[in-house]
Amino acid sequence: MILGEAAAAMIISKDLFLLGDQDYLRLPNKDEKRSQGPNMGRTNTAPNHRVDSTAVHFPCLLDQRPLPVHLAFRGISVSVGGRPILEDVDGLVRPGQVLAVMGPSGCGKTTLLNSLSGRLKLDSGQIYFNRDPLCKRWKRKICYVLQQDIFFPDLTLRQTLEYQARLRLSDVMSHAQKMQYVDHIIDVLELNNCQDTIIGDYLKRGLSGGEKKRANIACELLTNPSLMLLDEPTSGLDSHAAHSLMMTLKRYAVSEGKTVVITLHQPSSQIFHLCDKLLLLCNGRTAYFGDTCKVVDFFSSVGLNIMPHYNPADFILEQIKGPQDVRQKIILAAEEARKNKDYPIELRCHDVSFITEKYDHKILPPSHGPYPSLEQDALNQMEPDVRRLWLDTHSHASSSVSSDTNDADCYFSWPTSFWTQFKVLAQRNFQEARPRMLSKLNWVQTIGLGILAGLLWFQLERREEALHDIQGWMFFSTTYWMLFALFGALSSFPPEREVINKERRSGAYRLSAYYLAKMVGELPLTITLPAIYHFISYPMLGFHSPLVFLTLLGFLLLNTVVAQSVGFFIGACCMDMQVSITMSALYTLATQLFGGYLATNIPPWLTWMRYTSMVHYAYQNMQIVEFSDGLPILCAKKSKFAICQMSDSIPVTSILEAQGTYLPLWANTLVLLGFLFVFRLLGYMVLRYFNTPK
Ligand SMILES: Nc1ncnc2c1ncn2[C@@H]1O[C@H](COP(=O)(O)OP(=O)(O)OP(=O)(O)O)[C@@H](O)[C@H]1O
Repeated sequence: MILGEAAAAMIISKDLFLLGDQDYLRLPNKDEKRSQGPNMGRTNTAPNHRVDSTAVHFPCLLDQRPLPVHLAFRGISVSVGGRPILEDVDGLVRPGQVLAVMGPSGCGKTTLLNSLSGRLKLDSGQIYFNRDPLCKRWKRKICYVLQQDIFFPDLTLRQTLEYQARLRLSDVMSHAQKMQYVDHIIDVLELNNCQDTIIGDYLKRGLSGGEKKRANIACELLTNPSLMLLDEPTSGLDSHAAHSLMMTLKRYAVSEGKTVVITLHQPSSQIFHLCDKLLLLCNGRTAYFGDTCKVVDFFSSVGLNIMPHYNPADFILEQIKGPQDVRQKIILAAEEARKNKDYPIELRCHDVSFITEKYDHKILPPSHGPYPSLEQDALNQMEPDVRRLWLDTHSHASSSVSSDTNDADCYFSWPTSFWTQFKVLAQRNFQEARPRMLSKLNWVQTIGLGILAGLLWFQLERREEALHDIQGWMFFSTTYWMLFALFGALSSFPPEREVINKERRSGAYRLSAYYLAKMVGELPLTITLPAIYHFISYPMLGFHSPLVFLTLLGFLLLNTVVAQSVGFFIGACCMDMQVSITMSALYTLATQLFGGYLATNIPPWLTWMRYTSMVHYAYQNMQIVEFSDGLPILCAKKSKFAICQMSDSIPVTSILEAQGTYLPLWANTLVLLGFLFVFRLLGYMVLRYFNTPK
């Protein structure tokens, strides 16, 4: 069998796999691992179970066998905003094969991958996975490697892969098995040397461009997909790196029976010949579909001859970028070729799933169908291994699938439980956010500001003359940490959203698990710096009641967490950073103005505004605690408080009434908790229902 021979010929490096038609995945046993050097075998290895020839050699993956996929798509037409992007595009690729989608920039390559992955709605056409239409069950078996490499820059490659494995591999597998699988993927993609390097970004040096591309592919391979869609994985790589990456992909496809669809821009002739099938697009229409090795003959048949020693990829791209009449000639020839008897039978039948369904279940004798002779012919003309895939009832969970099957008919479940997702995401969030939130700069800023505030308001006396200064420290502390938390949440959200959207699109976890994990994972980081500030500055003020100290700290932290919720909400709402900064600046400035310190004589028609100010509630609570539980504030000789005519000290009620409002401690706290709950809930709703990943 061709596939078997090719597989045997291309034994993957390090002899990790037993090759054969369906001998897809086998982990190295203990001895093999040990002999493979220091980077290997970080985790306990599972015994090497050999099961029957059709089973996966990875016991924990038995429930999600990587079914080989025979992908056929026919008559695909897609338009975006009323503009046709793809028109009547066909293609077909078998397990172990690589289908290259080529064409000039803007011809619709990415659009085709988006359609095949189910992210874009088709105007017309069908996509068959073996004989099933594309549905959620199959979507889980697709990996889509995007053109952009989207990662958390501060995590190392290994950490990134480990988190992905823990999130996306089934709970049936133990932690050790998941880690073992990470080792396996690192080996396959030859990433051993850089596994402990951070991913990096334009500010921090990390993985090289080629390593990042491999890392991107590795993340997707972790799900053990049947079909791999890769959007220009070689772009930005030098010719050696591009060739090496393509070789790795090709070997992997062959050895593990993966079906690969890849878009390429300007491949070298070596890369070009690694692809088994070629789909050439010209302005969204098929300019050629067939074996890669036959494309030059096809062009010769329309009078376009390649010069000797010329890269065929360059040649065909030049032709379809040529004059209008040449392009038209090529497209017409491609249309003619579809009627040819060499054209794959699966792409010629009207409804192949219907035909095979009847054939398989013998509902009707083939002669009673609408295309009786074609039904028999179709199956007879298929190559034996393709026919087996189409008729293999095991690969069709919903056995009565017809072309109008909708997603609800297909089985869908998350790879891991809510608890696993929450645990892993909280841990990842903590690890990813720590360098950002507790950066050296933030430590210096916090300690510096704590000392400065302490020195500025050093050892304040408990007298009416110092009252404004005591309130100044409280107001400054609440507003500073409000701004810090709100803008911190705001600035971190857009880059994080990219990663989350990518992972949500691939169905890695529930949004609710992510959202809750983010709240919990970042909580210790959010409260660390305000607590340090408080520990430094408050004792310097000269107040020594431990109870007051701790209660004030509690309200400062509550205020910080509330502000962070507002930041999450605005970040979730606004895709445009400029808009979100403007909105946040407006809100924070308004909340300061109506906080009760800067302006006490607010016009009556504007007083309602102070109830929208979170600083107002936090500031009030801090005053209530400080002035009722701390040492009394002694009246000045010429006091502005009427109560001083009867008393030596000023009670808290008088201080607050002078500001125009007075709510009890519990009411302020309740409102702050309300802010916290409502903004977090609104942030979730926006992500869940409005800004969903496209
Ligand atoms: N959301 C969209 N709205 C409007 N036009 C779009 C949208 N998405 C894609 N297009 C248009 O569809 C055409 C095909 O885009 P696509 O990204 O599929 O091309 P491509 O072949 O992958 O290009 P490249 O090789 O440059 O990545 C382009 O002209 C593009 O402008």
